Amino acid sequence: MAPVLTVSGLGKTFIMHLRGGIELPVIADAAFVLEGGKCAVLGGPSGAGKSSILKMLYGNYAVNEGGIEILHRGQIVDLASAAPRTVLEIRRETIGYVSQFLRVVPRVSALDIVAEPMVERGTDRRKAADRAGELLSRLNLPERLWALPPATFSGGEQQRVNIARGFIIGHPVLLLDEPTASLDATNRAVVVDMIAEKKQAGVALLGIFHDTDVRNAVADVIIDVTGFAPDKKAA
Ligand SMILES: Nc1ncnc2c1ncn2[C@@H]1O[C@H](COP(=O)(O)OP(=O)(O)OP(=O)(O)O)[C@@H](O)[C@H]1O
Repeated sequence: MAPVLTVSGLGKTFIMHLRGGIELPVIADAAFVLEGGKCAVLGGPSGAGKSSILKMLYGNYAVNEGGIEILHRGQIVDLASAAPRTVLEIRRETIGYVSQFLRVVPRVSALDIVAEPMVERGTDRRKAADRAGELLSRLNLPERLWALPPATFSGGEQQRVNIARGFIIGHPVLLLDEPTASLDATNRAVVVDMIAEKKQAGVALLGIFHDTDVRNAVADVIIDVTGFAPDKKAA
């Protein structure tokens, strides 16, 4: 099967403008592919650059070198050089992202935060709210919390709202940054099942999972980020 996303020659160097422009090379010449129906997992020690790769794939971090080719609206688009408007369109339709922490918006209820991506894509508000409720029930978020803004929720409750929001749309590519880090065993198992269903539906997933049990349960491929270390490439 043709890959859904192809990373080639990807490089990232942070420039610390407030520290006299010190350069911090983090990733060099990274290359891998994502395929539909498979979950790839980024491996490697803390600080190796796993989150930085996810953030480049979602367009949060600028790419210094290389390309990120993605199948979007039936065409191959290079995310690394795409215009901001195209990146936003790709996020709406093609790439979903569950970040480590929920970005809470004041006064917006948990249910609306989860439903929002569906509403943005034109689904009727009530239908989107029903689907959001189904996901929140499945993730065991008590119904009494649904109408409240998540600012005061526990870490695990906020993480479950974030997961429901990331999973509500059928994006063909889904990026997961430690989605189970704050969850108990019951909810970790729910997320493992939800990932398996995404695979069944043909979604290409890329995630970071520090929990070994979760990683073993979901991973089809491990991408070892230490192979993309800049000093290794220079040696
Ligand atoms: N915005 C940034 N500005 C400067 N340096 C950064 C930035 N983001 C990440 N880094 C640096 O890049 C390196 C890789 O960080 P990253 O968060 O990608 O690693 P990681 O493999 O995901 O680590 P962990 O497993 O601890 O989450 C680290 O040395 C970090 O300090």
